[in-house]
Amino acid sequence: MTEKNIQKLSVQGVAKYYDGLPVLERVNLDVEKGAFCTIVGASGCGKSTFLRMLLSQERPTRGEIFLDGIALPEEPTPDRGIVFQKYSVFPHLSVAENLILARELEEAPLTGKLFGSSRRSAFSDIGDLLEQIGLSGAANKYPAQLSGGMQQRLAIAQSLVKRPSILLLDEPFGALDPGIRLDMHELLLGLWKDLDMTIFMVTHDIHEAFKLGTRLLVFDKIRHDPQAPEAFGATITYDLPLSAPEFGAENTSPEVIAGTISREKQLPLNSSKSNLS
Ligand SMILES: Nc1ncnc2c1ncn2[C@@H]1O[C@H](COP(=O)(O)OP(=O)(O)OP(=O)(O)O)[C@@H](O)[C@H]1O
Repeated sequence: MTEKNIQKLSVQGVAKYYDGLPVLERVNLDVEKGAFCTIVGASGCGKSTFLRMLLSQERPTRGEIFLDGIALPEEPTPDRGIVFQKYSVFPHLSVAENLILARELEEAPLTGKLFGSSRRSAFSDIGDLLEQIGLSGAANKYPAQLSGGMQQRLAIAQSLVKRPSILLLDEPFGALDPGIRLDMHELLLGLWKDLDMTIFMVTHDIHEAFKLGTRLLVFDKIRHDPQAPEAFGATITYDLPLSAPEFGAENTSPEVIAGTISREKQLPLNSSKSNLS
């Protein structure tokens, strides 16, 4: 086994407070390279905050997160990509231009633009990615000319330009129609296998979580004070290996898990985020 294969993400005793109030507390987790962790939990319980800490966009208030035994850097680095629910692409740039932008900013920090052979080389280098993501026929189109699904494909492609080993997805398909979602599931599973990534994906759709994940993480509060609902943070209350069929399947169906989450705001089985709020 090579060193790359044993890459592990370790979350140790992490808590996150905002304005003195806990959002997350006592979060402990070890994830092997190549896992596909789906994350569910009631609205506002800290799932996005958890992803932002994995990205180093936020620092834990307490505890530490390690990758291969080394504390995560204080800033986001190219080995971790992220995709949000809302398309994060630049509307004034074509698909191909969106995808070479990071390289342009890196190689030409003053102008933010490559010219001549450097530009041609940058376009040529994203050819495979465009193919993989199913956008090679749309390289010269602008985001406004793309469907929602294609815009989200572009957002995913953007997150993959730097070939991250960890991909963070925050409700990436929440705004898409059910049929398009199914296409995106196929796309994502293919990319996960081909690119050998570890994935953390927040979803409000419990069936999506069960379908895609090799491991399901449920965030919820274990301590409640009815007089002070904000007194305690959420933690990981269930950590289920989904790819191990012998693991008490009758106790771990989507219905059972949805029923366990948050007494105030149950996770709907056929969900979209708007159902939760
Ligand atoms: N930068 C911030 N400053 C202050 N409070 C914040 C900040 N970011 C998040 N919060 C608060 O932390 C809590 C958790 O937010 P977060 O977005 O992580 O929850 P979530 O589980 O992802 O919610 P949702 O499912 O609705 O997207 C919320 O109460 C939110 O208002």
